Amino acid sequence: AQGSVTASPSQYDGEYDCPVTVGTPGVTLPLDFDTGSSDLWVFSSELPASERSGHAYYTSSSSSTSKLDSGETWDISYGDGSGAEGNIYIDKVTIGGITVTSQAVEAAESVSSEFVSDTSNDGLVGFAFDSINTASPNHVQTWFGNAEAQLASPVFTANLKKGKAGNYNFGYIDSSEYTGSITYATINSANGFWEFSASGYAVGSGAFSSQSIDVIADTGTTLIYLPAAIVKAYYAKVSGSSNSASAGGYIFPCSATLPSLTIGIGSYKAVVPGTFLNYAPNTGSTCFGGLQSNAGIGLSILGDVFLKSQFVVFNQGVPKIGFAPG
Ligand SMILES: N#Cc1c(N)n[nH]c1N1CCCC1
Repeated sequence: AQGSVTASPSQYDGEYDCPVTVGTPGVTLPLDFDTGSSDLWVFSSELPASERSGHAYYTSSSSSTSKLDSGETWDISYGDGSGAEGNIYIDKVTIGGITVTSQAVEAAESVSSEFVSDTSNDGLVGFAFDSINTASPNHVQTWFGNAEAQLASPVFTANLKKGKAGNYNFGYIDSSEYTGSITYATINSANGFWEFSASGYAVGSGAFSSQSIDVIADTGTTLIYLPAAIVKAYYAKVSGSSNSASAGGYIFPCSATLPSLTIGIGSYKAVVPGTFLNYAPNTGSTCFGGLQSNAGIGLSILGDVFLKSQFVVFNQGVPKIGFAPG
């Protein structure tokens, strides 16, 4: 089998949401696809009505194929301070025409305010490794982990775009979605992430600095977070830029012309256009950068600002990750 699903950007490409059908009869919910976490959870009828407002949700009792996963609970906290928790049902989940008949569906009984106010999604699908799934006392498998048996190849690809719909494909690599050749890096999944070593960086037309940068590829994070020294070197080339405590990161005059950012993957030079690095308006005539320091995060993240400039192959079989110009 193989499948494909449309990925729709929220405002400012903050996240990319995809339609996922759960249960029988199916309820279709826009879920945030997140390669930085490993829980599939949904807004549910078990939430207080106040926390469901503005959202569609899953009602297990209305699904003839739903079965309580007795004794199992889940409780997830994300790096941005948001979180959710609840209980678990086994039910049918279809994405892009591929159906997993016994998927652990984590039903929310409580969600943090960030999720209540983010009405562009009604939950998440985690595409990282099972080791960081939060279900307890037993881990549950990700949807992709369960779907792999049906796929010709244990891969999914991300073809995210700036300001317009892209897509995720499952089980195949569509050569019409990229140019040139795909360059792969080995994945170290010990921390549960799509983690690998980038080979260096360059700012605009400047010299490429060869250095190993430990990064994760995370579709659930909006921006790019790199070591402070690299970020400082980038904004040194942006006149009027400053690292603003009040804004929470680097800002610059919206009229600035931003240099591109090149990230090395082996010998491949992945280029993020300067226009992608003017993320969104801040206050007044200042704008907020799509590249920020990883200080306080503990790791570097290639989030959507980077990923939407590339075609990305996530191969869970090896595991390895591949990049080509999108
Ligand atoms: N913070 C954070 C984060 C991350 N690193 N990957 N996915 C995240 N979220 C998914 C929904 C909210 C935050």
